[in-house]
Amino acid sequence: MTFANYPSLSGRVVFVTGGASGIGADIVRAFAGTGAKVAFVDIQADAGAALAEELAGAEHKPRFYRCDLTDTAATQAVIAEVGRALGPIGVLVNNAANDDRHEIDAVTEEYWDWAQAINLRPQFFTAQAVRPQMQLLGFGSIINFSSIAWRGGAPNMPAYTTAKAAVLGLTRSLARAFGPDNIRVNAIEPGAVMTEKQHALWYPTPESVDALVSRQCIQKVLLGDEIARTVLFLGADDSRMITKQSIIVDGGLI
Ligand SMILES: NC(=O)c1ccc[n+]([C@@H]2O[C@H](COP(=O)([O-])OP(=O)(O)OC[C@H]3O[C@@H](n4cnc5c(N)ncnc54)[C@H](O)[C@@H]3O)[C@@H](O)[C@H]2O)c1
Repeated sequence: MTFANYPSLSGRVVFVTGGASGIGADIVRAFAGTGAKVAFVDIQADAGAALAEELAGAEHKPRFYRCDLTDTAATQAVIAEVGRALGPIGVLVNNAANDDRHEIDAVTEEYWDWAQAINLRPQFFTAQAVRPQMQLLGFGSIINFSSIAWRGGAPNMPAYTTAKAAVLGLTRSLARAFGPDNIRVNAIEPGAVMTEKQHALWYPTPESVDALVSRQCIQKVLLGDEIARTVLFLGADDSRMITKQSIIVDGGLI
Protein backbone atom coordinates (compact mmCIF):
# COMPACT_ATOMS: atom_id res chain seq x y z
CA MET A 1 0.00 0.00 0.00
CA THR A 2 1.43 3.39 -0.96
CA PHE A 3 1.52 6.32 1.44
CA ALA A 4 -0.87 9.26 1.05
CA ASN A 5 0.77 12.31 -0.47
CA TYR A 6 0.51 15.42 1.70
CA PRO A 7 1.63 18.47 -0.30
CA SER A 8 2.04 20.54 2.88
CA LEU A 9 4.85 18.24 4.04
CA SER A 10 6.99 18.91 0.97
CA GLY A 11 10.09 20.77 2.18
CA ARG A 12 8.83 20.91 5.78
CA VAL A 13 11.47 20.46 8.46
CA VAL A 14 10.66 17.43 10.61
CA PHE A 15 12.51 16.38 13.78
CA VAL A 16 12.13 12.76 14.91
CA THR A 17 13.48 11.35 18.18
CA GLY A 18 14.56 7.71 18.33
CA GLY A 19 14.51 7.51 14.55
CA ALA A 20 17.28 4.97 13.99
CA SER A 21 15.24 1.81 14.51
CA GLY A 22 11.76 0.41 15.08
CA ILE A 23 8.72 2.62 14.56
CA GLY A 24 10.93 5.73 14.49
CA ALA A 25 12.79 4.44 11.42
CA ASP A 26 9.46 3.90 9.63
CA ILE A 27 8.49 7.47 10.51
CA VAL A 28 11.78 8.80 9.11
CA ARG A 29 11.25 6.78 5.89
CA ALA A 30 7.67 8.01 5.52
CA PHE A 31 8.51 11.71 5.94
CA ALA A 32 11.54 11.40 3.63
CA GLY A 33 9.21 9.89 1.04
CA THR A 34 6.94 12.95 1.15
CA GLY A 35 9.80 15.34 0.34
CA ALA A 36 10.16 16.62 3.90
CA LYS A 37 13.54 17.69 5.29
CA VAL A 38 14.04 15.18 8.07
CA ALA A 39 16.47 15.34 10.98
CA PHE A 40 16.52 12.52 13.49
CA VAL A 41 18.36 11.68 16.69
CA ASP A 42 19.17 8.40 18.40
CA ILE A 43 21.77 6.80 20.67
CA GLN A 44 22.36 4.07 18.06
CA ALA A 45 25.04 5.72 15.94
CA ASP A 46 25.57 2.92 13.41
CA ALA A 47 21.86 2.29 12.80
CA GLY A 48 21.20 6.02 12.45
CA ALA A 49 24.00 6.50 9.92
CA ALA A 50 22.85 3.41 8.00
CA LEU A 51 19.28 4.69 7.76
CA ALA A 52 20.45 8.08 6.50
CA GLU A 53 22.47 6.27 3.81
CA GLU A 54 19.50 4.02 2.93
CA LEU A 55 17.52 7.20 2.22
CA ALA A 56 20.29 9.02 0.33
CA GLY A 57 18.13 8.98 -2.81
CA ALA A 58 15.29 10.91 -1.18
CA GLU A 59 14.57 14.44 -2.34
CA HIS A 60 16.23 15.60 0.89
CA LYS A 61 18.60 13.07 2.44
CA PRO A 62 17.71 12.83 6.15
CA ARG A 63 20.27 14.11 8.62
CA PHE A 64 21.19 11.91 11.55
CA TYR A 65 22.55 13.29 14.81
CA ARG A 66 23.80 10.96 17.54
CA CYS A 67 22.23 12.30 20.73
CA ASP A 68 21.27 10.85 24.12
CA LEU A 69 17.88 12.34 24.91
CA THR A 70 18.41 11.96 28.64
CA ASP A 71 20.96 14.78 28.18
CA THR A 72 18.64 17.78 27.91
CA ALA A 73 21.36 20.31 27.08
CA ALA A 74 22.68 18.13 24.24
CA THR A 75 19.14 17.69 22.90
CA GLN A 76 18.52 21.43 22.98
CA ALA A 77 21.82 22.00 21.14
CA VAL A 78 20.83 19.58 18.36
CA ILE A 79 17.43 21.23 17.94
CA ALA A 80 19.10 24.63 17.62
CA GLU A 81 21.58 23.21 15.09
CA VAL A 82 18.78 21.65 13.00
CA GLY A 83 16.97 25.01 12.94
CA ARG A 84 20.14 26.69 11.65
CA ALA A 85 20.97 23.99 9.08
CA LEU A 86 17.53 23.20 7.65
CA GLY A 87 15.29 26.07 8.76
CA PRO A 88 12.68 26.24 11.52
CA ILE A 89 11.28 22.89 12.62
CA GLY A 90 7.60 22.54 11.66
CA VAL A 91 6.95 18.99 12.90
CA LEU A 92 8.31 17.40 16.08
CA VAL A 93 7.82 13.66 16.59
CA ASN A 94 8.59 12.56 20.16
CA ASN A 95 8.95 8.86 19.38
CA ALA A 96 11.93 7.69 21.49
CA ALA A 97 11.31 5.57 24.57
CA ASN A 98 12.54 2.51 26.43
CA ASP A 99 9.92 -0.08 27.40
CA ASP A 100 12.24 -1.98 29.72
CA ARG A 101 10.31 -4.45 31.92
CA HIS A 102 10.84 -4.28 35.71
CA GLU A 103 9.81 -6.09 38.86
CA ILE A 104 8.12 -3.67 41.25
CA ASP A 105 10.25 -4.79 44.21
CA ALA A 106 13.45 -4.17 42.24
CA VAL A 107 12.67 -0.56 41.29
CA THR A 108 15.05 1.96 42.89
CA GLU A 109 14.82 5.76 42.87
CA GLU A 110 17.60 5.79 40.27
CA TYR A 111 15.73 3.37 38.02
CA TRP A 112 12.49 5.34 38.38
CA ASP A 113 14.22 8.62 37.51
CA TRP A 114 15.97 7.03 34.52
CA ALA A 115 12.65 5.67 33.20
CA GLN A 116 11.09 9.12 33.36
CA ALA A 117 14.25 10.68 31.91
CA ILE A 118 13.83 8.74 28.67
CA ASN A 119 10.07 8.10 28.51
CA LEU A 120 8.68 11.47 29.64
CA ARG A 121 11.17 14.28 30.26
CA PRO A 122 12.48 14.68 26.69
CA GLN A 123 8.94 15.11 25.36
CA PHE A 124 8.62 18.30 27.42
CA PHE A 125 12.06 19.74 26.73
CA THR A 126 12.00 19.07 22.99
CA ALA A 127 8.63 20.87 22.79
CA GLN A 128 10.02 23.76 24.82
CA ALA A 129 13.01 23.98 22.47
CA VAL A 130 11.12 23.81 19.15
CA ARG A 131 8.41 26.27 20.22
CA PRO A 132 10.33 29.45 19.16
CA GLN A 133 11.08 27.88 15.77
CA MET A 134 7.39 27.05 15.25
CA GLN A 135 6.44 30.56 16.38
CA LEU A 136 8.70 31.90 13.63
CA LEU A 137 6.87 29.73 11.10
CA GLY A 138 3.43 30.65 12.42
CA PHE A 139 2.45 26.97 12.72
CA GLY A 140 3.64 23.66 14.02
CA SER A 141 2.64 20.11 14.86
CA ILE A 142 3.98 18.15 17.82
CA ILE A 143 3.25 14.41 17.98
CA ASN A 144 3.94 12.69 21.30
CA PHE A 145 4.19 8.93 21.68
CA SER A 146 2.15 7.31 24.41
CA SER A 147 1.12 3.61 24.42
CA ILE A 148 -1.97 1.53 25.03
CA ALA A 149 0.09 -0.24 27.72
CA TRP A 150 -1.03 2.22 30.41
CA ARG A 151 -4.72 1.76 29.55
CA GLY A 152 -4.43 -1.99 29.92
CA GLY A 153 -2.48 -1.60 33.17
CA ALA A 154 0.53 -3.64 32.10
CA PRO A 155 1.76 -4.93 35.49
CA ASN A 156 5.43 -5.47 34.64
CA MET A 157 6.39 -1.96 33.60
CA PRO A 158 4.80 0.65 35.93
CA ALA A 159 7.59 3.21 35.51
CA TYR A 160 7.00 3.07 31.74
CA THR A 161 3.19 3.07 31.90
CA THR A 162 3.21 5.99 34.35
CA ALA A 163 5.30 8.00 31.89
CA LYS A 164 3.07 7.00 28.96
CA ALA A 165 -0.08 8.09 30.83
CA ALA A 166 1.64 11.36 31.76
CA VAL A 167 2.37 11.98 28.07
CA LEU A 168 -1.36 12.54 27.58
CA GLY A 169 -1.48 15.14 30.36
CA LEU A 170 1.55 16.85 28.85
CA THR A 171 -0.06 16.74 25.41
CA ARG A 172 -3.29 18.37 26.58
CA SER A 173 -1.55 21.13 28.56
CA LEU A 174 0.88 22.00 25.77
CA ALA A 175 -1.94 21.99 23.21
CA ARG A 176 -3.73 24.64 25.28
CA ALA A 177 -0.52 26.62 25.90
CA PHE A 178 0.77 26.53 22.30
CA GLY A 179 -2.60 26.78 20.50
CA PRO A 180 -2.65 30.60 20.25
CA ASP A 181 0.53 30.31 18.14
CA ASN A 182 -1.17 27.80 15.81
CA ILE A 183 0.98 25.01 17.18
CA ARG A 184 -0.90 21.71 17.53
CA VAL A 185 -0.02 19.01 20.04
CA ASN A 186 -1.40 15.48 19.72
CA ALA A 187 -0.51 12.00 20.90
CA ILE A 188 -0.52 8.52 19.40
CA GLU A 189 -1.06 5.36 21.42
CA PRO A 190 0.30 2.42 19.41
CA GLY A 191 -0.82 -1.12 20.09
CA ALA A 192 1.44 -4.16 19.76
CA VAL A 193 3.71 -3.14 16.88
CA MET A 194 5.87 -5.98 15.60
CA THR A 195 9.27 -4.33 15.33
CA GLU A 196 12.47 -6.40 15.15
CA LYS A 197 13.07 -5.65 18.84
CA GLN A 198 9.57 -6.79 19.87
CA HIS A 199 10.01 -9.99 17.86
CA ALA A 200 13.39 -10.67 19.44
CA LEU A 201 12.30 -9.99 23.01
CA TRP A 202 8.64 -10.93 23.29
CA TYR A 203 7.21 -12.51 20.13
CA PRO A 204 9.88 -14.92 18.88
CA THR A 205 7.59 -17.51 17.23
CA PRO A 206 4.76 -17.33 14.67
CA GLU A 207 2.48 -18.88 17.33
CA SER A 208 3.20 -16.07 19.79
CA VAL A 209 2.39 -13.47 17.11
CA ASP A 210 -0.80 -15.33 16.10
CA ALA A 211 -1.97 -15.45 19.72
CA LEU A 212 -1.58 -11.69 19.99
CA VAL A 213 -3.15 -10.87 16.62
CA SER A 214 -6.17 -13.07 17.42
CA ARG A 215 -7.03 -10.60 20.22
CA GLN A 216 -7.23 -7.65 17.78
CA CYS A 217 -10.47 -6.72 15.96
CA ILE A 218 -8.45 -6.41 12.74
CA GLN A 219 -6.57 -9.69 12.69
CA LYS A 220 -3.47 -8.54 10.83
CA VAL A 221 0.02 -7.98 12.19
CA LEU A 222 0.46 -4.33 13.21
CA LEU A 223 3.63 -2.86 11.67
CA GLY A 224 5.44 0.42 12.14
CA ASP A 225 4.38 1.86 8.81
CA GLU A 226 0.76 1.88 10.06
CA ILE A 227 1.85 4.15 12.90
CA ALA A 228 3.84 6.29 10.45
CA ARG A 229 0.70 6.87 8.35
CA THR A 230 -1.04 8.41 11.35
CA VAL A 231 2.03 10.50 12.17
CA LEU A 232 2.08 11.87 8.60
CA PHE A 233 -1.58 12.85 8.86
CA LEU A 234 -1.06 14.63 12.19
CA GLY A 235 2.04 16.36 10.85
CA ALA A 236 0.35 17.61 7.68
CA ASP A 237 -1.97 20.61 7.35
CA ASP A 238 -4.84 18.19 6.54
CA SER A 239 -5.24 17.80 10.32
CA ARG A 240 -4.92 21.52 11.02
CA MET A 241 -7.95 21.74 13.34
CA ILE A 242 -7.02 18.60 15.29
CA THR A 243 -5.19 19.29 18.54
CA LYS A 244 -5.21 18.09 22.20
CA GLN A 245 -6.15 14.58 20.99
CA SER A 246 -4.75 11.10 21.29
CA ILE A 247 -5.27 8.49 18.57
CA ILE A 248 -5.07 4.79 19.36
CA VAL A 249 -3.62 2.73 16.49
CA ASP A 250 -3.87 -0.86 17.65
CA GLY A 251 -6.14 -2.76 15.27
CA GLY A 252 -8.69 -2.86 18.08
CA LEU A 253 -6.56 -4.66 20.67
CA ILE A 254 -7.44 -2.68 23.79
N1 LIG B 1 6.51 -1.41 19.58
C1 LIG B 1 5.37 -1.37 20.23
O1 LIG B 1 4.65 -2.37 20.28
C2 LIG B 1 4.89 -0.12 20.92
C3 LIG B 1 3.67 -0.17 21.60
C4 LIG B 1 3.20 0.97 22.23
C5 LIG B 1 3.93 2.14 22.18
N2 LIG B 1 5.11 2.17 21.53
C6 LIG B 1 5.86 3.43 21.53
O2 LIG B 1 6.22 3.77 20.21
C7 LIG B 1 7.51 4.41 20.21
C8 LIG B 1 8.48 3.62 19.35
O3 LIG B 1 8.45 2.27 19.76
P1 LIG B 1 9.53 1.21 19.29
O4 LIG B 1 8.96 -0.12 19.60
O5 LIG B 1 10.00 1.50 17.91
O6 LIG B 1 10.69 1.52 20.36
P2 LIG B 1 12.19 0.98 20.37
O7 LIG B 1 12.56 0.78 21.78
O8 LIG B 1 12.36 -0.18 19.46
O9 LIG B 1 12.94 2.19 19.70
C9 LIG B 1 13.02 3.44 20.28
C10 LIG B 1 14.18 4.20 19.65
O10 LIG B 1 14.60 5.17 20.63
C11 LIG B 1 16.01 5.10 20.74
N3 LIG B 1 16.42 5.53 22.07
C12 LIG B 1 16.26 4.84 23.24
N4 LIG B 1 16.82 5.53 24.25
C13 LIG B 1 17.34 6.67 23.71
C14 LIG B 1 18.05 7.78 24.26
N5 LIG B 1 18.36 7.85 25.56
N6 LIG B 1 18.42 8.77 23.42
C15 LIG B 1 18.14 8.69 22.10
N7 LIG B 1 17.47 7.68 21.52
C16 LIG B 1 17.08 6.67 22.33
C17 LIG B 1 16.35 3.64 20.48
O11 LIG B 1 17.71 3.49 20.14
C18 LIG B 1 15.39 3.29 19.36
O12 LIG B 1 15.93 3.59 18.08
C19 LIG B 1 7.92 4.48 21.68
O13 LIG B 1 7.53 5.70 22.23
C20 LIG B 1 7.15 3.35 22.32
O14 LIG B 1 6.93 3.55 23.70
C21 LIG B 1 5.63 1.07 20.91
